[in-house]
Amino acid sequence: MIECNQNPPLFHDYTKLLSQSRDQIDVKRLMNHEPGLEECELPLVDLCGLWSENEEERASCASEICKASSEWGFFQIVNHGISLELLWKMRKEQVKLFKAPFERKTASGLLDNSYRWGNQTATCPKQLSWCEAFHVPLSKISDDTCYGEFNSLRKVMQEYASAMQELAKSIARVLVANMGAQRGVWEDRCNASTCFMRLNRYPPCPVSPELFGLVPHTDSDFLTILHQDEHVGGLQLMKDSKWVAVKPNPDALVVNIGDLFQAWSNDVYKSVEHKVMVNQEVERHSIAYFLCPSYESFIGCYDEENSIYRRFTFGEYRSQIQQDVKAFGHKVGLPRFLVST
Ligand SMILES: C=C1C[C@]23C[C@@]1(O)CC[C@H]2[C@@]12CC[C@H](O)[C@@](C)(C(=O)O1)[C@H]2[C@@H]3C(=O)O
Ligand SMILES: O=C(O)CCC(=O)C(=O)O
Ligand SMILES: [Fe+2]
Repeated sequence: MIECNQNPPLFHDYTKLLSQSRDQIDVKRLMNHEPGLEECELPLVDLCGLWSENEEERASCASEICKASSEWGFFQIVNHGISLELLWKMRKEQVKLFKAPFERKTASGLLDNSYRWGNQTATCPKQLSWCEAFHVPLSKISDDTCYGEFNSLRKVMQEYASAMQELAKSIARVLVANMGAQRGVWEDRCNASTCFMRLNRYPPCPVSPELFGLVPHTDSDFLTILHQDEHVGGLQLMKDSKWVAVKPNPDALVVNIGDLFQAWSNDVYKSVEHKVMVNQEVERHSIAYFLCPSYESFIGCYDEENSIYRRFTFGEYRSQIQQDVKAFGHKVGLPRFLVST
């Protein structure tokens, strides 16, 4: 059983919420819990092709990226250029950070006060996330005051963010070029200070195996690069209207398309719903790098005249999400911005 002083708000609040609602609802149905859940291997893209001198190899790799982005919204990449040493160093720092006492994580400005425990706005089990996270704006990571006693985190965090920035932009360039759009105009919108990094920890969950580690959602960015736990699975995504479990691949990073690329590409690339299920015995860690533009950036569409979404800024999009989460307990996302509504 989880110690209350180890995970204070969740254990108490979630157990209460769950016991109150068990009598009234069918929890299994709410959680989309499927006993015969399929495990899938995501399309695997070897990025060697992207860095190749050979034009045909580059074109073939680009085509795999674009195909996966429109058919799955998800793919995994190997030979991505991020050293195993950097991935390992970052994971080590992440584990150390989460081991800090709860009070230390919530207070005193650690990583720009970006610590979150689950979701406080949850009013029913399907809104619960059994997860703690630092959702860090990268504009703050060179700030000394962010780190306190976690001195060694600063250097690794900066190295990791800048490596991910380069990788994310290389993939974004492929997706942009494939739509016949100009690279320069778009590139200026995302830079080292407009993106976010989310350090996730999913503690073992003794309450129920049917709870979410992270509730079903789409990401609100252009694209995400995820370093998921090498061995502990839990990530699931929607494929052909069914939840499928993603098999962890220790050699690969996972890439997924976010809402902004879906809007920009007029639904050619898919921002696919995904979620994380809890594990009753073991903890799980992951790190997500979100490629985001500045809040003033208009997202628009590569084909302005035929856009199915109205023009909106990233700031507008984020604040609509926050309003919806407050009002309904969940994000509505792109449907809010359809021209026809
Ligand atoms: C309760 C919520 C917070 C969240 C939007 C949501 O409705 C569901 C998932 C959350 C998430 C997870 C991924 C990203 O970190 C995030 C920014 C997003 O787009 O969806 C967060 C949202 C948030 O923290 O505001
Ligand atoms: O932990 C994972 O595997 C997924 C995390 C995620 O979806 C997110 O942080 O947006
Ligand atoms: Fe996500």
